[in-house]
Formats: sequence, structure tokens, C-alpha cells
Amino acid sequence: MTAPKVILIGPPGAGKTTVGELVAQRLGVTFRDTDTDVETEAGSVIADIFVERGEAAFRQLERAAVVRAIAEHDGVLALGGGAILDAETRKDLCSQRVVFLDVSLADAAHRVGLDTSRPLLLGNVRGQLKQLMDARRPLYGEVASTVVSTDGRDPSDIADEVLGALR
Ligand SMILES: Nc1ncnc2c1ncn2[C@@H]1O[C@H](COP(=O)(O)OP(=O)(O)OP(=O)(O)O)[C@@H](O)[C@H]1O
Ligand SMILES: O=C(O)C1=C[C@@H](O)[C@@H](O)[C@H](O)C1
Ligand SMILES: [Mg+2]
Repeated sequence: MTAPKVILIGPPGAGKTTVGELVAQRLGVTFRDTDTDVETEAGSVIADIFVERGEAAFRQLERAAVVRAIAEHDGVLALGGGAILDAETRKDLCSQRVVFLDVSLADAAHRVGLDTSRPLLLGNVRGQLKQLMDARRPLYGEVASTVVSTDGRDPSDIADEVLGALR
């Protein structure tokens, strides 16, 4: 049965895409990101999906992308930051190898900065991030097989720890 080698979860700015690409490179497998899958399926970028169709429609597209990716992908998979809000997704993750890339509010806010591609963070980045991280931390913890702290560390070092957890 096909299954991802590892699934990376965590809030925006945790480094899922950055670290995921490195881990995939080092394992010699492909990297897949459900955010990219949603954009391809919808034919528009995430910021526009939120504006034109709303968050609920985005979450439906995201849930479908997660189901497809888990069934099809045998490399490294990164989920969108809010994918774990879906109870069915959390159930699906229980049988997978899941690494939670943890990050403090300060480091996450610094990393995402004023990037406008994350619609949930527009306006008050630190306030929105804090609310979202407080609400989601228990959910990330619930489905993670391993937690890797990313604060003050460079992506290469974090990728090494993720690889170590797979051995
Ligand atoms: N360990 C790190 N140290 C410093 N900067 C980092 C680190 N990891 C990622 N970054 C930078 O932080 C920004 C966000 O990283 P990335 O896009 O990988 O996060 P993400 O978890 O995929 O976020 P999202 O949930 O929005 O997809 C990027 O500019 C990236 O270069
Ligand atoms: O944390 C979130 O809810 C999100 C994170 C991003 O990966 C995207 O999936 C989108 O911007 C929503
Ligand atoms: Mg990402």
C-alpha cells in the first residue's frame, strides 16, 4: 500500500514547505504540498480562493487534497497549516508517520513577516498567529508521532532531525 514517508504539519511559518523539500531531496523522493494541490485543482492562488469562495470552500478543497495525497503520494507530504482542523483528517493521520514542526509565536511571526499570501494572517499578523496557534497546538500534538522544535534553527538542521525520526 502506498503511504507518504512522512507528513509534516504545523502552523504557518513552521517551515513545512522549506524543510519538507530538504527532507525529500535527502531521501531521494518527491515532495508534495496540499496547498499547491489545492491551488492547482482550483486554478487560483489560496489568497484568491479565500476572497472569492470563502474559507469553508477552501477547507473542502483542502480535505479532498489531503485524501488524494495520502492515497497517492509515497514521498514527503506537507499539509496546509489548518488541515488538522478537519476531524476526518485527524483520524486519517493517526495511521501515518506525522512530524509536527513546532515554532514559537515570535519565530513564526518573524518568518511570515508581511507576506500577503496567507489570508488568515492579514491585518494583525502576530494577533492572528497567536489565536490560531493557541487553538491548534492541541490538535497538532494529538496527531503527531514526533514533535521537532524549529526555533532558532536552520532548515538543514531541522531536516536532519526529521530524517533521524524516520530511522
Ligand atoms: N528554520 C527556519 N529558520 C528561518 N526561516 C525559516 C525557517 N524555516 C522556514 N523559514 C522561512 O520562513 C518562511 C515560511 O516558511 P514555509 O513557507 O516553509 O512555512 P510553511 O510552514 O510551509 O508555511 P504555510 O503553512 O504558510 O505553508 C519562508 O520565507 C522560509 O524561507
Ligand atoms: O493555517 C492556515 O489555516 C492556512 C495555512 C496555509 O498553509 C494555507 O493552507 C492557508 O493559507 C490556510
Ligand atoms: Mg507551506
